[in-house]
Amino acid sequence: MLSLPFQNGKTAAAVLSTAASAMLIRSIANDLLPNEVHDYFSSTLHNLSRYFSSQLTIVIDEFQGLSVNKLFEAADVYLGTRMTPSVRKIKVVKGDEEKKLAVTMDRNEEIVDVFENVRVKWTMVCRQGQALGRGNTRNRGETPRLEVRSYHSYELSFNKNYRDIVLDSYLPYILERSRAIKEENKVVKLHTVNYSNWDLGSILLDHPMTFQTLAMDSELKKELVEDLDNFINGKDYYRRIGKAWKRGYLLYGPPGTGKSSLIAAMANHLNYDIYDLDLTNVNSNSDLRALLLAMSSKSILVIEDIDCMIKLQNRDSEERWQPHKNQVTLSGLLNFIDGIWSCCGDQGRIIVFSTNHRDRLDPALLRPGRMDMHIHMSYCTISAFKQLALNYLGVWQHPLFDQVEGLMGVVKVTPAEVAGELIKSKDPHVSLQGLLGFLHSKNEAKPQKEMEAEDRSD
Ligand SMILES: Nc1ncnc2c1ncn2[C@@H]1O[C@H](COP(=O)(O)OP(=O)(O)OP(=O)(O)O)[C@@H](O)[C@H]1O
Ligand SMILES: [Mg+2]
Repeated sequence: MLSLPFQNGKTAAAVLSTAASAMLIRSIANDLLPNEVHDYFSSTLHNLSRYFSSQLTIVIDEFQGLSVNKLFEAADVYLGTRMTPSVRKIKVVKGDEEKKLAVTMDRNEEIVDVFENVRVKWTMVCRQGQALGRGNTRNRGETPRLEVRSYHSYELSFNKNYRDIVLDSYLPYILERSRAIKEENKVVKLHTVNYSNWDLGSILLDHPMTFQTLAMDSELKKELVEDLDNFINGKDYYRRIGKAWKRGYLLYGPPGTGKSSLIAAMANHLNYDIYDLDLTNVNSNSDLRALLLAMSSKSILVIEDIDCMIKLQNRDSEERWQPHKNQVTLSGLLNFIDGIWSCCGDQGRIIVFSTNHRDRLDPALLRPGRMDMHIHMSYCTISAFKQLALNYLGVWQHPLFDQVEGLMGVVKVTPAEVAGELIKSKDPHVSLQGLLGFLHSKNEAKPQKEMEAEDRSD
């Protein structure tokens, strides 16, 4: 038995657990021993060090064959939120699809994470290896070739005893967390349809309207937000009761009362994309089916101004979507959409119809149960006015409010009109005087008929 001298008198076996010492022993053995003895010595040493090591390392490669390893992707997203001060180099990227910057660790950096009291260490490494060329696969028709290229891997090390916790709980937790992080970071898109080739074009929806700034009856707003929250959290509920996971909202009210603004607030609240469908351009079942199937999973299908789109001549054939222009009932359309959506059970779908004239709609659509919630966007109320004054002027109260409220009781004015006046000056007094002038002139211009009707009702 060979005992190698160490500074503090320990033998080689006593320091096997540290990798640095093992390397030192190997280099001394290299110099002192004949080849065979050296080989024997180093393989025994290697086995011993493996035997004594309490660590297990999981390697998570960037690619699996030609596809991206989902676990690698998830780790990338998750670790971006776990950066510690010990990390010296990070990478930052910003994609079109994300709201925030995405942070990832650079190669050879380490992050220590703790999960259910288990301490794990993540290291990002860069390797070279033979792999199928991914670049080629994008050009259809070319066969992928084996090529040498570098790729990234995460190495996840931890105490062997915790193997089950890491594999069964920690890694699934990372997959789930990364999904949630991506969801929060997703930008809302507005999709429009190019009807000539049925391409779904999309632009980022950068509409600033939120439920905080939307002026509408506060009770109704609260009820709607709760309804939306219940809906998005209701996947299991819908499954249990055997209903397709979908919800329909009918928004009605005069022009300028905030119907389109409300749709933007809904999309921003839910982080759902909007698909804006112009029914006058849809000519066949298969067109509509293709569009519905191409919609991304978390999305709102919007059909605005439905009363203008469809002439209600064909009430008999309510049960089917009729592809002949202007011969369709809305509830027939709804049935058609329901049929297609009912096979996509794990995706929450929302449909919103808007109209200026609820009274002109197909009565079948207005029956209970067809659209889940009917939302009336009304002329400006006092509470809506106060919300607008807060948005535009930053004031909750003002001496001129009483006069505004008095006039609003007798003049029908839309939130859009009020907003149009309030935006004219940042000075609350000037702005409110302007609004009062506007309300007075509107009152004076009231049509005779309307005044007579008011007199009769008094
Ligand atoms: N309830 C509201 N809260 C805040 N702003 C509003 C509201 N209603 C209207 N506005 C303002 O007026 C503008 C026009 O409103 P919007 O397009 O949402 O009305 P609409 O009901 O969809 O009208 P239309 O029936 O003509 O489509 C909005 O961009 C917004 O600035
Ligand atoms: Mg609108």
